[in-house]
Amino acid sequence: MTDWTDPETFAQALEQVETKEKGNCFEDFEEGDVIEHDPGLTLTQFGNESWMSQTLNHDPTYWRADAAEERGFEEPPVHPDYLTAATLGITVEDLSEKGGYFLGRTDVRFPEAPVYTGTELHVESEVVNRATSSSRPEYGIVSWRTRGKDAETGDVLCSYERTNMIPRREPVATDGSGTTAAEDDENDGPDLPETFVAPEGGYFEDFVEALETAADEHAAVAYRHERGRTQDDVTVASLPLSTLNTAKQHHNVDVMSDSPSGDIVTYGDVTRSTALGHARSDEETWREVGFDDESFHTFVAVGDTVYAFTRVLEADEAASSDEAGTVTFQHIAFNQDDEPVYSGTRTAEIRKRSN
Ligand SMILES: C/C(=C\C(=O)O)C(=O)SCCNC(=O)CCNC(=O)[C@H](O)C(C)(C)COP(=O)(O)OP(=O)(O)OC[C@H]1O[C@@H](n2cnc3c(N)ncnc32)[C@H](O)[C@@H]1OP(=O)(O)O
Repeated sequence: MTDWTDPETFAQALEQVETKEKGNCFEDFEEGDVIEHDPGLTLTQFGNESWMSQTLNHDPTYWRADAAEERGFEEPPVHPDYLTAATLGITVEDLSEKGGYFLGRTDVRFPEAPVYTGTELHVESEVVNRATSSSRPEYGIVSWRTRGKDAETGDVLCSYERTNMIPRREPVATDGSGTTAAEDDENDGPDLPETFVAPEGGYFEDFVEALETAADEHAAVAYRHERGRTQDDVTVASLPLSTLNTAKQHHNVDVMSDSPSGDIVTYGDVTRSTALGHARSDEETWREVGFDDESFHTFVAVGDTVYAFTRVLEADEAASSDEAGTVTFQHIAFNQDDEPVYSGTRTAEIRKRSN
């Protein structure tokens, strides 16, 4: 009788059997398709605290009952980064488990009302665009509008539009005309101001004052944050799996050793949340309003260190509360070699000093 566990026999069997595949290819998406993602997720205190602790988001509002109460919350709420990561994590099985690259995300928005732990998240996505990649014929580019809802009330808790490169079943011929931004910009030298201003403190008034000083001096308000977070097994593999993100990029070293990165890579939402954690540690965050033009420029892997750089773009008195004003930032996450790995524009309400 054949022993199926004999290594030679088993190798032959493995080669001949069909693989029950996971995920969808580019051809499986049609514009207008709405996908209800099956995995649900209850936003737990454990999940929230694991995410925040490991990404250095240590704002007491999200940790301490008294600090939460002082902000008018019933209890420490779910952090918007964990909510965003969980909303995206649930979608991976249907949208991007086949692999490919997370190119970017925009129009990330949160409602004013806080979200509390114990809320069950239900997520759906609509295919909003499909395009040919002229630089990579083995991929197509797909964009989805995703909404994370409270399963009980149907209220939208987090929404965004995300774009990925998705493997095709059959590569297509392209004209190969794709040019990179770097090539387009080849002839333009850097156009940086001569002077950089950093705000004195982290209150709204500090950002306003820094912008006024910068305007007088033809300078920019831009600075770096001291903290860094070296990526380890927890940040690379555990955090994405805690959001049910099944992308092999984060937990299958075997498959990834044969990929362009050669290794498992950090979930984009971990990279970004870590950089934001560094930035928030130098400001008095009141509320996250949204994020736009988010891009992931290159891989982050175990052993890489994530740092953050901030530009302050605008400050506006108007906010959802008299206690805060609205500030628009550009945050750039970078690694130990000073290479940008993430960038995005963030609109956040920042506490006013006078209150
Ligand atoms: C959740 C998750 C995965 C998942 O989801 O399951 C993850 O966390 S995974 C980890 C985080 N992630 C990464 O680790 C990626 C790091 N990154 C890179 O490794 C490089 O960035 C690159 C290889 C992806 C690209 O490198 P690059 O080839 O030099 O870049 P580009 O030429 O700029 O882009 C190529 C083509 O994408 C078009 N394009 C770019 N951006 C957008 C956009 N926003 N919207 C619409 N189209 C866009 C571009 O228009 C060009 O199109 P064409 O192919 O037609 O020219």
